[in-house]
Amino acid sequence: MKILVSDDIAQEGIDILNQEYQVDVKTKLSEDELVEIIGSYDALVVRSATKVTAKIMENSNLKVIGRAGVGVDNIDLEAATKKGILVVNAPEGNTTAASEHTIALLMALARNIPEAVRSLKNKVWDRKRFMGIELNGKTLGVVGLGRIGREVAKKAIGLGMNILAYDPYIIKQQVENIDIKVVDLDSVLKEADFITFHVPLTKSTYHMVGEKEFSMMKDGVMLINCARGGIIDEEALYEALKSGKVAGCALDVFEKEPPLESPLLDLPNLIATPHLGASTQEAQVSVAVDVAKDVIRALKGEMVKNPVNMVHIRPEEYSEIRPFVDLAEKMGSFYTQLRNGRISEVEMIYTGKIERMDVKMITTAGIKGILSNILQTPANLVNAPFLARERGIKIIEKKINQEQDAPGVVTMKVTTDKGVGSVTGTVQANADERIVAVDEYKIDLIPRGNILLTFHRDRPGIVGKVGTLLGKNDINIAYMQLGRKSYRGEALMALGVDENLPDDILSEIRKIDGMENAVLIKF
Ligand SMILES: NC(=O)C1=CN([C@@H]2O[C@H](COP(=O)(O)OP(=O)(O)OC[C@H]3O[C@@H](n4cnc5c(N)ncnc54)[C@H](O)[C@@H]3O)[C@@H](O)[C@H]2O)C=CC1
Ligand SMILES: O=C(O)C(=O)COP(=O)(O)O
Repeated sequence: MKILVSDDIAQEGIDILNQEYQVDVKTKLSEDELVEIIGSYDALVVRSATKVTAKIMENSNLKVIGRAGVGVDNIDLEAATKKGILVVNAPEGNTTAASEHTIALLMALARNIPEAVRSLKNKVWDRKRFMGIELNGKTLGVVGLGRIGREVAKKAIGLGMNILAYDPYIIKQQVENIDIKVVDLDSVLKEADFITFHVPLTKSTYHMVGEKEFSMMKDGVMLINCARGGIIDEEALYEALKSGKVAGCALDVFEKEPPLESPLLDLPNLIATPHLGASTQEAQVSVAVDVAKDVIRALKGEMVKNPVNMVHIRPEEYSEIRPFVDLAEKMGSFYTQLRNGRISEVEMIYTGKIERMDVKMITTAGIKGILSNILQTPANLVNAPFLARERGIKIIEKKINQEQDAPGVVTMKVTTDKGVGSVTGTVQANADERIVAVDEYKIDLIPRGNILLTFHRDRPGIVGKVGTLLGKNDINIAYMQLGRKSYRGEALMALGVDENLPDDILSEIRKIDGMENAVLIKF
C-alpha cells in the first residue's frame, strides 16, 4: 500500500505512516499533476491547501483521504462518498491553537496592535492614534458553538466578557452552565460588540454574513473570522469596513487563499494572518499523529476514530456491534443471492439487547451486503447508503423494545416488485453468527461456505433424491436443516456442502418432482 502526503504535515505523522506503508511527500502539486500520479496511491493525506476534487478521485484507487485538521471543505465529500472513499479528519488536535489565535486576534483588534507595531517600526511614536477599547464587560457574539467556539467563549469569559452565542444544532443546556447565553442569530448580530465565527463552511454558512447582516450590527462592531473564508461576504465586508460600520475586522481565512489580490488587505482597519489558526507546533504534531493513525486503521480495515462520511460508532460500543455488522452484511448478501426483483424498501428491525445500541452501522452493513450482489460498483460502508438512495431504495430502521437481556436479533425485511421477504439473524456467544429464519421458516444456519437452499413440498422422497444426486457427484454434505410451514405443505431445506455445486447439478435438483426452487448461496 502507498500513501501520498500532498501538504506539509508534521514529521511525527509521517513517521507513523512510514512504519506501516510506503509514504511519498509531494507538496504544491497542481490538480493535473495530482490526477496523473494519484492512481498508484491507496491513501492521500492533506491539510487545507490541496483541493481534492472529483477529477482527482475519479480514476484513483484511493481507499481513504486523511485531513490533518478539522475543515474538510477542500475535499469534494460527495464525490468521495459516491466512490466509496472514506474521509477522516483530526478534529481535536487544533482546538486550542485555533481558539488561542482567535483570542490573539480579538486583542490585537481591540488594541490596534498590528498598526501600532507598524507605525513604531516606521519610527513614529504615536500614542493617541492607537487608543484602544477594553474587552472586559463587552459582549462577544460567538457564531458556531462547537469545539473551537466553546473554547473561545470560555477564554473570553476569563477576560470578563459576556457571551451571546448562536448555534442551532447544540443543546442549550450543555453550555448554559458555563455562562454562555444561547440566542438566535439576529440577537447576536444586534447586541454584540465583537462577533467571532466558528462554523464550518457549508452551503448554509456560505455568505451567512452580508450586507443585510452588517446593517443589523452595532455601529463600530468588530469581527473575527478564524473559521473559513466564504462565511463573510468579502465584498460587503469591504464596504462595511470602509464606511466604518464595522470598526475593525481580523481575518485568518479568505475565500480565495492566498488572497494577495484582495482589496481588503489595503484597508487599515483590517488585520490579517495567513491561515495560522492551526499553526502551532503542538497542534500540528497532534493532528498529524491523529490522522496518520486513522489512515492506517482505514487501510487495515479497522474502525476509524474520526470518519467524516461514514457512520461513527464509539469504540466502547464497537466491540459489541461488530459481530452484528458482519452478520448484517452476510444477511444482505444471503438475501440477494436467494431472491431477485427490484428492491424498493429495506427495513431493518432490531430486538433484544442490540436494540439499545447505535445500530446505524449494522443497517449500513446490511445494505452493503444487499448491494454487493446487484451492483457493479463495489459497495462499502461509505457509499452503501448513497448507492441505495440512488437506486430509490428506502431504508427503514425499527427498534422493538424487549426484555433487557433478550439476545440481539436482526430481521431484514426486503420489499421488491415481486413481493416481501425476510431473513433473520442473531449472534450467539463467541460472536457466533446464525441465520435463524428465512421468511416464516425457522432454521439455524452458520453463514459460512456453500449452502444449498431448496424450497419444495414436504413429502417423502425429495430430501433423499437431493442427497443421492449430490452423492453421485461426489459432493459432501456437511450438515442439513429442514423447516416447513405445515405438514406436507411448503418446506425449506438447507444443506451445507463442502464442495462447489456446478450449475448443471443445480438444474437437475430443480427438476426433481415437488421441487419449487433451489439456490446455492456462497459466503
Ligand atoms: N483558521 C484555522 O486554521 C482553523 C479553522 N478551523 C475552522 O473552524 C471550524 C470549526 O471548527 P470546530 O469548532 O472544531 O468544529 P465543530 O464541528 O466542533 O463546530 C462547528 C459548530 O458549528 C455549528 N454550525 C454548523 N452550521 C451552523 C450554522 N449554519 N449556524 C450556526 N452554527 C452552525 C455546529 O453545530 C458546530 O457546533 C472548522 O470547520 C474549520 O473550518 C478549524 C481549525 C483551524
Ligand atoms: O483544521 C482546519 O480546519 C484548518 O483550517 C487548519 O488548516 P491548515 O491545516 O492549517 O491548512
